[in-house]
Amino acid sequence: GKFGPYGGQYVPEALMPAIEELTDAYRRYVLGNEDGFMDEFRERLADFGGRPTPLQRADRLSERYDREVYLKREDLLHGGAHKLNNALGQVLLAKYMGKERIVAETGAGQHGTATAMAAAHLDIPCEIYMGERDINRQRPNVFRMKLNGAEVNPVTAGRGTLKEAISETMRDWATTVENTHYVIGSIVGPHPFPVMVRDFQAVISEEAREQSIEKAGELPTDVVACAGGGSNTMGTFAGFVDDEAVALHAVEAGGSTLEVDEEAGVAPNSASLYTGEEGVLHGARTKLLQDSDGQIMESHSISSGLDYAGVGPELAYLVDEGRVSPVAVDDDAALEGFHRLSSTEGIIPALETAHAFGFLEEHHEELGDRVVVNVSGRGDKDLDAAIEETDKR
Ligand SMILES: Cc1ncc(COP(=O)(O)O)c(/C=N/[C@H](C(=O)O)[C@@H](O)C(C)C)c1O
Repeated sequence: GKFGPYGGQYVPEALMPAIEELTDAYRRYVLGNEDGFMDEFRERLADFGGRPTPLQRADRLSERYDREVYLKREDLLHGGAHKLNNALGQVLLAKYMGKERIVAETGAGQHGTATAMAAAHLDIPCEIYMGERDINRQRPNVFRMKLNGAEVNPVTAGRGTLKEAISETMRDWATTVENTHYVIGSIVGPHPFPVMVRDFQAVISEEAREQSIEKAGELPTDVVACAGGGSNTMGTFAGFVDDEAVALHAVEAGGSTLEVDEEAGVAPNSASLYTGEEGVLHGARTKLLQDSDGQIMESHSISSGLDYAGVGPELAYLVDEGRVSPVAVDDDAALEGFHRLSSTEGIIPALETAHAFGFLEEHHEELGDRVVVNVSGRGDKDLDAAIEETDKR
């Protein structure tokens, strides 16, 4: 469970039995396909989720940037984001482990919605922890979680965002490990969560690799994905990591600026890979936004899904190794990317996804002839925020 100095299992003793049980189940069912687990996972992802998602040529953006731009359409996955790949895998695994209850955290509400959908589909009770602040800025998703039969527990501690929601969910899990599985939303947390979530999301790049060879006749020169915790990022990169010729770009939230105000303990961005320091959060050693005393700083982003002070240990490692290049795109550029994809390609992206299109606008000259961009989610959940933010500017 180590990626160089990153990863590990920095959890309280009370959680170790659950972590060991999960590591055993991961090895048997995900790596070993025991009882045909992975076959059932893939069949349900196809029939319930609607996989495979298209790799679609973006004609307007290809013209604008004078190179082939392909969109991996995870926004077309059932629920409107890549989150279902991981949520379905983990809820199915919980069933194979004989668990009777599901808990999960969410920030943007996409992961919470995907978990609620998967729990309804597989008939298992589900409770979602969500920060008060995020409940207020992602209302449509809160309604969807309840419609899918999940209970939504508001988290009022701290700033009421993702960080507190994850801590609250881990506290619940520590006392309910016997009958409960914690469906974590990204490639974060103690081993085996980061590798398991990456393995469930890797279907994105397995398909994109094949589709790129089919449509473009060869591998892409560049693969681009936004990065919050890093699950859609590593899912889009996993199948290309061994192809050294394929450049991998992780686009983080540059927020309002990259300048950090140490005094206030507030980072006006969520660029953990770009400006973070090594530290431990939510059970894993990784790169974090922290002040000089090592206190985790409050992050910021126009998008809830990227508003997280940490990042997956695997991504931190690949950045240190020089295999993944981290880029920060600020709120303004993300908002422009949101409007550009909507008006030129007829696809309204999630504000998280929009950061990847802000990157393309600013850096396309540095890229090669064939660029694959992951459209991690659709923007229905963000319409109010996008309109408000646009009116402000
Ligand atoms: C449409 C969309 N795109 C990208 C992300 C970033 O999460 P990663 O893919 O795990 O980096 C997200 C993250 N959403 C999570 C959520 O909905 O709860 C997020 O807030 C946390 C789990 C990180 C998202 O919704």
